[in-house]
Amino acid sequence: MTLADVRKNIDRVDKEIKQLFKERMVLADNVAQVKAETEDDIYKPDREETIISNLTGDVDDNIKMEYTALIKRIMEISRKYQYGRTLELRNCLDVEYDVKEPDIDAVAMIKPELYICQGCSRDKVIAVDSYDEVYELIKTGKVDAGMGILEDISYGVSDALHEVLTNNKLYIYRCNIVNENGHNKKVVTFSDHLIVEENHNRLKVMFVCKNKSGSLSSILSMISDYGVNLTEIHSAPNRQEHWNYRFYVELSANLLKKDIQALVFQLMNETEEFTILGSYACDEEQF
Ligand SMILES: O=C(O)C(=O)C[C@]1(C(=O)O)C=C[C@@H](O)C=C1
Repeated sequence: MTLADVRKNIDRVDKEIKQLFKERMVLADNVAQVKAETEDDIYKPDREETIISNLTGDVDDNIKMEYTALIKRIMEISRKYQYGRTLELRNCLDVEYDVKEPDIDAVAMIKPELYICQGCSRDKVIAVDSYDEVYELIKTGKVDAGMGILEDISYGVSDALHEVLTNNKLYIYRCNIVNENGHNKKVVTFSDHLIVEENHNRLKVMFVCKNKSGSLSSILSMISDYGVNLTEIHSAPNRQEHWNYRFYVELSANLLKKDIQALVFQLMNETEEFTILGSYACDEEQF
């Protein structure tokens, strides 16, 4: 048998798989419609386990792992499709956002970082000792926004600022690079409202994975299935719960887009915890 012969057979089998795949997606659509009516969860891990064990029992060991991976993948794709269809049927994502930045009369920041406020006049700035105080000033309406260094190219990310944003529902709406003595720093502006504008090309989120093998990789492959590029990822321990890690991720995405809303909807439903941490525009040349 020649390679050309084998390829002919592969093409034939692929056509059959394509036909069956299309049929399965119609069924996924049917499931989505029923679940939208009954407000049932899309992700059913128990049902997936049953399908996998029913199908893999009689498969030869030399291809069992590969076949299991294929079945899992088919169900991941089925879920992705269902999240998109469900959003279309419901016509909204349960996330509130404003479409315009606030007017800034006053901004708070911590004293050691005062120098980053290059553009603002000093009488607008309130300097405090901690990010918790920055949050208090925002919450009580004494300032419109806070500013801080989220990342320093030489020293890494600021866990403290990530934590304050996550724990207090604060949202980044601007991100600039500030250069100080040759050190590039990512400086963010944040407020207590999520703001999403047409020109935003970054979405920052935090999630906690379910505690089982493969859960991080399935979230990452889910993100890539939406054609979204991951521009930054790091993890940090959750100080409120031991041995529980938060993943902070920056995506090249805009929440006004339907497929990005479907991704967020899927992440909300398939992670242990999920929070949006901001939406902003970044100058691709600078980063
Ligand atoms: O059976 C369901 O409830 C479905 O949604 C279908 C399906 C599948 O594609 O087989 C998809 C998602 C669930 O996690 C389980 C199974």
